[in-house]
Amino acid sequence: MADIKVIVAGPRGKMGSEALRMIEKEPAFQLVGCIDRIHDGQKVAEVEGLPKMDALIYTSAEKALGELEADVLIDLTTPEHGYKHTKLALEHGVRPVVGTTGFTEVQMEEITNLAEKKELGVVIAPNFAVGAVLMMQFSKWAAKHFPDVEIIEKHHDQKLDAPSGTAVKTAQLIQEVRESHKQGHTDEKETIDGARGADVDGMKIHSMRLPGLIAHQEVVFGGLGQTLTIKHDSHHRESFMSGVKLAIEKVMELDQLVYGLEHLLD
Ligand SMILES: NC(=O)C1=CN([C@@H]2O[C@H](COP(=O)(O)OP(=O)(O)OC[C@H]3O[C@@H](n4cnc5c(N)ncnc54)[C@H](OP(=O)(O)O)[C@@H]3O)[C@@H](O)[C@H]2O)C=CC1
Ligand SMILES: O=C(O)C1=N[C@H](C(=O)O)C[C@H](O)C1
Repeated sequence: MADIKVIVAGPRGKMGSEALRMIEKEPAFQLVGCIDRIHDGQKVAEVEGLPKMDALIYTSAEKALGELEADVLIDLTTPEHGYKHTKLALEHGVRPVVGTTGFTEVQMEEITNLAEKKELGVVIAPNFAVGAVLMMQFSKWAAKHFPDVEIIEKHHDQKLDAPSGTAVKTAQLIQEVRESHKQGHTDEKETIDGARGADVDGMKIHSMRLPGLIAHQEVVFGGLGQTLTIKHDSHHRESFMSGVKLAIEKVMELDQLVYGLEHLLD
């Protein structure tokens, strides 16, 4: 199989730098360029802390996508820039693999329509860790039997979006099997705003941000005389890389948007 030519947006980031290390080790992938906010025209190898790779850095996403011959753009930046990069990539015939979280429903719909128009694959995966994907699937199953559920997600304190993309996706999967209903006491009142968390159809999401954390989620179900907790922890960002690798391979076979890694796993 010919090499898959990859551009990484966000190469100095916690996830982007981990993705570069994965690409460096993977013989079927070739890094052809990076999109960053700084270091225009420098080689990746010249940036402290990044792997010794020759690909050039561009600060203009338009220029990178216009000049480079690429198959896939991996975006690991911010919600605002990830959305712009994803649309630009599709306009240039490059398939996006998006780990960036925090897109709005309207943005998701726009990207879905653009991918369909261009007949190009896009993978948007709020969580690339296989364990987290299983946690979400198990939660959907459990919600059929335990409709009262609260999601507690815990992340490092540099995270921009809340709730996490994983918590949003978990709630969406649960919504598919759970009748919308208010949880807790009917007369419940918050004496401090936000005490009961965010509300999705009566289901609550609580977001914790602390130094020392990486990415963790508990989905707690309550029933008569029992609770069930489904929990996943990413202790290192290596946990996401087998999913990123799978998404790069599979996006080449797709001609539309896929939202969630579960659609790519056997
Ligand atoms: N799907 C998944 O499995 C996972 C998804 N994520 C998501 O991935 C995203 C990145 O997370 P993380 O690596 O922790 O964040 P970081 O803040 O560590 O990295 C983001 C990087 O993007 C860079 N950046 C910002 N704007 C631009 C731009 N316009 N062009 C190019 N690069 C830009 C930042 O540069 P600078 O620092 O100079 O601003 C930074 O280096 C988040 O949305 C997060 O939620 C995270 C983990 C797993
Ligand atoms: O920002 C992070 O770190 C993570 N973001 C993703 C999310 O929002 O769910 C995935 C993982 O939880 C790590």
